[in-house]
Amino acid sequence: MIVLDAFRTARESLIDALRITPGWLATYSVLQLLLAILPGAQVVLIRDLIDSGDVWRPLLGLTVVVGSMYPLTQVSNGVGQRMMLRLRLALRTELAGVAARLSPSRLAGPETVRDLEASQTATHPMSDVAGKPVQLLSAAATSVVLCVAIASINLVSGLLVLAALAPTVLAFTLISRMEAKGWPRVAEHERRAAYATEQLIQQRPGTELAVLGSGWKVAGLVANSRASATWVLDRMIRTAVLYELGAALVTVLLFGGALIALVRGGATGGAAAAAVAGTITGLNAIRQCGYAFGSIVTAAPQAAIYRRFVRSVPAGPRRGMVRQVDSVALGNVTFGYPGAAEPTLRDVSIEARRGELVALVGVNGAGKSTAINLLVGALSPDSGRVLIDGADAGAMAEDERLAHFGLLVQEFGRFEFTLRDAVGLGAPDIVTDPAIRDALAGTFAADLPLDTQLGQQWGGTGISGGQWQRLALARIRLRNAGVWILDEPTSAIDAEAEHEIFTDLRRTSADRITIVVSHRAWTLREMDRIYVIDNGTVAQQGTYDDLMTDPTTRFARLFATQNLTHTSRSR
Ligand SMILES: Nc1ncnc2c1ncn2[C@@H]1O[C@H](COP(=O)(O)OP(=O)(O)OP(=O)(O)O)[C@@H](O)[C@H]1O
Repeated sequence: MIVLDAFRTARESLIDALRITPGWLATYSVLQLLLAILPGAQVVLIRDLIDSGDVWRPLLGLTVVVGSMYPLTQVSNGVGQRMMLRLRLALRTELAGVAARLSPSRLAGPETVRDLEASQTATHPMSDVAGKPVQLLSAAATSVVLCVAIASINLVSGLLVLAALAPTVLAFTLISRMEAKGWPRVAEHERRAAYATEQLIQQRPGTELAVLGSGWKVAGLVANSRASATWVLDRMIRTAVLYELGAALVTVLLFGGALIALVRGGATGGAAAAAVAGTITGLNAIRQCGYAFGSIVTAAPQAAIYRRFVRSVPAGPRRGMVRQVDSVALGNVTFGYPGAAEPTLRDVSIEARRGELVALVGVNGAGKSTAINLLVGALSPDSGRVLIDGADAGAMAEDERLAHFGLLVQEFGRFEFTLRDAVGLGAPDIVTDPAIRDALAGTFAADLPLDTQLGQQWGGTGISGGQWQRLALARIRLRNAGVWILDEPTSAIDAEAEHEIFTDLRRTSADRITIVVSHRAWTLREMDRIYVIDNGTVAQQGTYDDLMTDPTTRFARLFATQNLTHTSRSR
């Protein structure tokens, strides 16, 4: 199984190298082929030099052989490195392209992030393998050529030299099998350490930790994860050293046997000297062969993760937008997160029609974001239906379904690109500058050049939390899909700007469906319908005034304080 996986990895890595860097692969193969022939030639030439009467010809040959070994090895190493680097960069670029095509439902699964990170890590061993199949063939060819050269002197010796390949290959197979189990554990500890380190160095969490003075606790978590990784690594290294040592001892015995067989076979002094020189080179070739084989076997499980992941994501960019949607609805939807004891939503029905502004309200954790994710298709209901224009959204392809929505999530992205690129992300197609300007109208960025770089870490403009949220809203404006879903769209925005935004939403709402999650009472006055989600169900629905009439209801209790504050302020 391991050997089969190794062969598959070797074949696929050769195909990758051929696709991405054919010139370097060809050069590398030629150099490796030359290097494979030289040790055998050396054996024959040494024997001739000592045993035949002709000195000059073998001496000249040996000068060429020995003289070219060093530069050929150097150049070949350089070319191998270059090939590796090219392949690594290409694989990482390919992976970014694949990540860009992941759907929200796929991203909602915890295994996706794990697979993506494992694939990213896999690019390293996969690119390391780039030249290894060639190296393996070259080392094997070296051994065969040596075997033939030595066998021409003494058959048993030649066969023993060839047999000496076996212990190393076996040891590396065992080591790789052990590493295939150990590496995922190391990678998991390393992932945790990397995550904790990011919290220390990224601006927002880093600053929060620095202000709290608690960074040392996170550093402790980093140290613990690394200590666990080191423990696994140490064990792997100890075992690997033992296997290698064992293999080396058996190899030495086999080579010793080859030399004894030579002497007992009555070889001449020249032949014996030639065979000794050959075995020294042979040992080196065998080490290389084992190393190349080991790298391929080690990379095989990781390469399999990478390829499985890459192949599991559909090809081609997503396009298209539905600008006019008449209605969307959740019909008697029940949904529970995997492993949760209780469903998060039970028998929930919500509807929004074109021209309406609809709000979802409820305490933290009530299930508002879950309802939104069910609507856009990032989650699938356990029972009930999601309807778009009366049709079952569950039957639509995910791309087709997403084309109906512009979704502003709570944790909106702070994309530190140029202003043009950051806002242009609102639509999947190429967008024009005037369209971007329109989307930015009325915001702080209305008059900024579109080339403005955002984010101080790139030498660009620093932007406040509320300003980032306005850019996120501008993306939704630019997108202008048939259904706008805004999950707390003004949570970081000042009261004055919030007022402008909601007035603008009302003014422009005629041709679309607008669904808003809001915790602010006054913004709800504008709504055509409010759904109060409580304890996983729709507890109430109606307009603001409807819901406020009975002060004992959930809604009135939720917003009574805010209402008082707002009324007293407006007086
Ligand atoms: N990925 C998840 N896996 C398991 N449980 C989840 C997941 N996401 C949310 N939950 C749980 O589902 C419940 C509803 O969460 P949801 O995010 O929908 O609430 P919300 O009403 O949007 O809250 P908030 O006002 O804080 O945004 C919560 O109890 C939460 O713990």
